[in-house]
Amino acid sequence: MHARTRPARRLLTACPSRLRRADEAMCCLHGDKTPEIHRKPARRGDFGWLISLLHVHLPLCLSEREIDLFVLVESVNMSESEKELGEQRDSTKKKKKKKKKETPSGKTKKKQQQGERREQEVVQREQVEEEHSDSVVLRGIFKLGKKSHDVLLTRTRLTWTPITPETPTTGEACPPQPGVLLLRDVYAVKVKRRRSAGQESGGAVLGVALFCCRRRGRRLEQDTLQLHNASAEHTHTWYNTLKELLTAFSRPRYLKVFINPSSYKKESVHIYREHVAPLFKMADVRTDITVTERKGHALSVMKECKLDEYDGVVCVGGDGSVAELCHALVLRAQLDADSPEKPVRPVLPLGIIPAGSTDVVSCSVHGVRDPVTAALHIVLGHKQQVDMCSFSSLGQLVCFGFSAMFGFGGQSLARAEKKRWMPTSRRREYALVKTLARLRPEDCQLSFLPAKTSTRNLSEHRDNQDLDRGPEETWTTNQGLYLNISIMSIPCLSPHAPRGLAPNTSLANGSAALIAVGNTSRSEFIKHMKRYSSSSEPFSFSFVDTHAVSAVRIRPRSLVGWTEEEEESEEEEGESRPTPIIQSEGAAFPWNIDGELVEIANEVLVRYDDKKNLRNIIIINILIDGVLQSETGTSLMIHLISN
Ligand SMILES: Nc1ncnc2c1ncn2[C@@H]1O[C@H](COP(=O)(O)OP(=O)(O)OP(=O)(O)O)[C@@H](O)[C@H]1O
Repeated sequence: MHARTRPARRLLTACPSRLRRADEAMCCLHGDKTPEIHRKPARRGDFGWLISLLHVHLPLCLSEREIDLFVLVESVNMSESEKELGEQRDSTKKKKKKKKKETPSGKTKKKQQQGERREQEVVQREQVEEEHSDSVVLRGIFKLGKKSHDVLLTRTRLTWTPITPETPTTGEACPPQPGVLLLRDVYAVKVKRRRSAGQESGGAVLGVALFCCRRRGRRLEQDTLQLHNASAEHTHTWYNTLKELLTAFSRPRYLKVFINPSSYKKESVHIYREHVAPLFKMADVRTDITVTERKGHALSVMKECKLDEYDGVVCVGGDGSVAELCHALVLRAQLDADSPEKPVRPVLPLGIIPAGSTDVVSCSVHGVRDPVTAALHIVLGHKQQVDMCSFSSLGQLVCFGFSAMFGFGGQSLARAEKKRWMPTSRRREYALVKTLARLRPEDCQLSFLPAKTSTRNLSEHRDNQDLDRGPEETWTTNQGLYLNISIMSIPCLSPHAPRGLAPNTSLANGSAALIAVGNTSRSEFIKHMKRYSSSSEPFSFSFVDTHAVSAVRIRPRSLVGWTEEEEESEEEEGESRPTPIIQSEGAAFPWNIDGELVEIANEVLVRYDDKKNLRNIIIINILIDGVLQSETGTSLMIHLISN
């Protein structure tokens, strides 16, 4: 294979029919009049079709924009907020009971309302007292802003109420609402001192500062609560107690950090220095930093380093770097456990600081693409289980990852990778348009094991369908033409696909989403893809099947893999070229695995009339055993096999 150097436009103009198709694809993308072009059905022996089929590709913009880790966020927060909700519900029930008992009957409505309000206030105060009286660790007076407050500290929260002088009217007025800060949101506590410019130590004590996170939707922001009290003794008592209480939370103290300086706009180092390092310093988290020098550097460091020294690993980069580190963590766990085949749960969690172009994993896990949110999740010790896949070929492990695309997804990425010299956005647009212009379905056998849990839209696929009933597992097999096949163990959210590329799967549900896009017209395919970025349902097309799966096997029926030489010869000779018999030694099918191009080589000498000798198979297995930081988590394996 070799990269062509001709400019994209020249390539497209090389053949008028190709230019027409590119323009049609562009029209569809930009919402202009959509030309209807239907593909001819696959014919055996039509090698020209086969060649162009291999040039089909997937929306790079989608595949690349798609996305544990020290993460999550969602389940941690959800379970906690559910608890809080439960508590609120209980207290509301209590309130209602008390109200029923205490409200006197036969009074006027106004008096009743006043009485009820007072009772509510009493209940609220009692509730706050109740919640904290048992476990009050400290109580004191601090100034918050300019007002003095009565501050209560329990093992889980800090509560402050303004101290207001009693007046005859205060009974009628609404009492001040207490402020609350949960200690689980506090990542650092410091003594505040008055220092003159240039003074580095000492200084008069002013009080205690608590550094915490504030939630704004899915985003976490830094916040500070200042408790002012000039008494050094009082302040130190509070400081020491707060420090001790914070040690009860399981948080990292020493992290191995990998920074990929070449990610996207080469801003990773800057992002780390500006947004992450200060937070780590504030939270007293020590770091051991490696700035990667090449692809595979992080993996080789991870294979050698002493993991028991660290509390976690942090990746500053894009999806490719995340995938490399996830792969390294799972591989290392397997090596350490001397378990070459069965995935073993890694000892360390992985923190992801997004610095790539799409950051699908970070978006899926954090809900937003924000380095500060990610860093706060790390220092606060939030953890999330995430399903992972293993991809293997010929029974050999290729890599571990979160998502894989075959067909349009793999081909578009392969096409874009060959134009690395182009700026990122131009390269993507070029690959997308060119692949759409050559949209061809892949003829393959798709087998999958439905997940034991719920499946969605298990519509019958056209063509042949048969069931291989093994002793324990029931494989569903479809033979047909597919424009794209995606397998995703996470929802793959990104700014370009806000609901995700696989909205029906979650981070750790023990299954993967299989999205099989059958053969259709270009305009329908583009319509389907465009729905990922809108609020419309992208799967409500007859040619799209979605399944919750635990294993997938894909066998392309093509004789040859996708090679640059073949593409070039297609360009030169046009599509009407007669089908040659090709020996495809070294040819490979491009797969898009977590935004990285993985080409699976065919090791068999192939002849056109000996189709059965060449097969590529992908199997995804889900092991209900947990891969990342979880007692009950799940892991997902994909084996990519060719024979
Ligand atoms: N110093 C380096 N030079 C070149 N490549 C590197 C270097 N360090 C790491 N890599 C590799 O670069 C690949 C891409 O990195 P990454 O995904 O972080 O960036 P990106 O492709 O710009 O981001 P995204 O995947 O979000 O588009 C990874 O496979 C990683 O192993």
